Amino acid sequence: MTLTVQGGVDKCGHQDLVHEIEISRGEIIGIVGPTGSGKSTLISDIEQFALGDTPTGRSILINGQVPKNEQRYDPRKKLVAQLSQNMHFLADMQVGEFLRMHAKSRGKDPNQADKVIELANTLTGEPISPEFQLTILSGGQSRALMVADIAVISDSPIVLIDEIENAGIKKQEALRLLSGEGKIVVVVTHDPMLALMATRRIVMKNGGMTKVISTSNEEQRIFLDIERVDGWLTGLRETIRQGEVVA
Ligand SMILES: Nc1ncnc2c1ncn2[C@@H]1O[C@H](COP(=O)(O)OP(=O)(O)OP(=O)(O)O)[C@@H](O)[C@H]1O
Repeated sequence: MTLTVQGGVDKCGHQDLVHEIEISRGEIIGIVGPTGSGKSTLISDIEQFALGDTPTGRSILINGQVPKNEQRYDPRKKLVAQLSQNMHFLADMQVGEFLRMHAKSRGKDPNQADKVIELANTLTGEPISPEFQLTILSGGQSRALMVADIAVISDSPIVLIDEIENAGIKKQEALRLLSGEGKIVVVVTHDPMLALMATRRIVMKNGGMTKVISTSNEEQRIFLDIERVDGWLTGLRETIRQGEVVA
């Protein structure tokens, strides 16, 4: 499966310098650019399967074709899952019960719920148990659960992530998990680790897609360095959080 973004216009009505970009399964694509440059707008074009009918005039194709109406509107066939900074569950149910119900509604084995919780617990430092009420989960726990749910239960082949900088989860593990499941992951980010983890990044300016940068070998090497430093910082943070002394 491929996702194609066909260019439209920037805020001044000038053509996007990137005329077209095609993204394949398992690929992580970054969207970068200063505040107000149109990153969230591009995400929203993809989320709505724009057909020249949004202010940007962009069009989104799936497998080179305009998505069918049922793909655009039927929630059960939803091609796109979205994750953002402020997400909480509203349902007053236990985690395990909710996941079993979700698996059933998607025609999956309800026992997949255990796998979701297990995976979510690899992404968050604060373990989630199936008996927890959804409403008491922290932001990090909620996001970890959503990522794992998208990976295991939801069939959505495209995942859009808008700014998960302070997500309270192991962000790169989350991206790895989702792309490893063959999903197309589109991530808006200022975080060098996530931007360099992407195979390519779209650079936004004044509402337009100005260029696509492929992550170079040197950048991939730098990513590994950043990941090591990030792991070290995460460890220090945890030590301090546990009220211990940093040796
Ligand atoms: N191509 C475009 N044509 C017209 N308006 C646009 C276009 N792109 C973005 N805008 C408008 O510009 C404003 C800023 O865009 P957007 O919120 O997408 O930027 P952003 O890069 O996500 O900013 P931030 O980093 O602050 O979240 C919005 O009001 C949006 O509607």
